[in-house]
Amino acid sequence: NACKLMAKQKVALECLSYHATASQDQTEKLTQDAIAEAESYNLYSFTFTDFELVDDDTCRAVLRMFMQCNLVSQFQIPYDVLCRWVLSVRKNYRPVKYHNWRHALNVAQTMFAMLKTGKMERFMTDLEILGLLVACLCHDLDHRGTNNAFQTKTESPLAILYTTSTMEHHHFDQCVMILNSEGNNIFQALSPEDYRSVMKTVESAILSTDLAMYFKKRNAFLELVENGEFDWQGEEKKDLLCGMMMTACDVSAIAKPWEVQHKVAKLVADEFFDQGDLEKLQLNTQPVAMMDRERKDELPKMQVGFIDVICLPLYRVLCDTFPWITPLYEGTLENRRNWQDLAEKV
Ligand SMILES: CCCOc1ccc(S(=O)(=O)N2CCN(C)CC2)cc1-c1nc(CC)cc(=O)[nH]1
Ligand SMILES: [Zn+2]
Repeated sequence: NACKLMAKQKVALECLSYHATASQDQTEKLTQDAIAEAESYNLYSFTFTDFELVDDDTCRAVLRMFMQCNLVSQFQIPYDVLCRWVLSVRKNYRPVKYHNWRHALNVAQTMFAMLKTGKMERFMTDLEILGLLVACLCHDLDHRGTNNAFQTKTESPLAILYTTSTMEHHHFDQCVMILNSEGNNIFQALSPEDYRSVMKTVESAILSTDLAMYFKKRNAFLELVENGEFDWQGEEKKDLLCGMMMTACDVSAIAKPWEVQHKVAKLVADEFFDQGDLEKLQLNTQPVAMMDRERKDELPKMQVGFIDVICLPLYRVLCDTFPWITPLYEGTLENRRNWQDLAEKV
């Protein structure tokens, strides 16, 4: 309707107001760069952290992951197009405290480690691997540091455009916008059939990062595992598995060594508290506990809840079928002990 059209134009105008894709000289520089081997970035490890990487390293690490998965040659991605695309994706993340480019990189690296070290690549076609890595890197594009509920409460243009999974639809939109920008289409050499297929994988994977979708689909996935599902072929089963893998990657900071988890949790909390401040000021409403900085002493208890309700059940069921990703389960269990100790101290 007219209202949606106006909202779409408003969002599109915002995006046109600045140049959405990478500059030519940045692209040329990255195209010339030597790319260190995967081990030097610790890419195969579930304890990877981006803290010591400078910004240009993060782009080189992404190029290394694509090359290790043989995607550049397999799908004839022109190298300069891949470089421009990575830089454009990075440019379309905002400098918010948590849902920024570094989060996207960490999610993509966990996916890379699950596929390689976790041996899950054997259940995926090369096209699905391409789609999953692209989805991880794009899954929070243009995040404003506020959640779906906030879009709805403030009647933001995005909430008018998408009433469910508001931010996740916008993230996918941004992903498509970048692919459709001059010199950024890493899928340009794909057949029409492969293009349609990989875009479906990307869309489904990005939409599955809405935790509301995870709760909706987790039982169906559990049933498949309990019935001893083993080949995961077929669109519906594959969709379910990819969706669970996306959530597993999205929350994987919870499984990192304690000094990493502790620092990341502070970034998450700071972003949540900023939204809480906005709600108090802009909406004159009381934010939920996790967004209320007056209740920050409840944070350890909330992290234990997050681990028990969302993270452990997911990693447990994934490890049942894919035992090589057990480090994610064990890392989360260790952090539960650490958060529980802090919760008892207060
Ligand atoms: C660290 C600051 C507090 O962080 C949290 C507090 C509560 C819960 S919750 O599981 O109870 N739950 C989630 C679903 N909401 C709808 C209701 C509240 C989760 C987090 C949390 N989320 C993420 C993902 C962004 C990462 C992270 O480390 N912690
Ligand atoms: Zn995310």
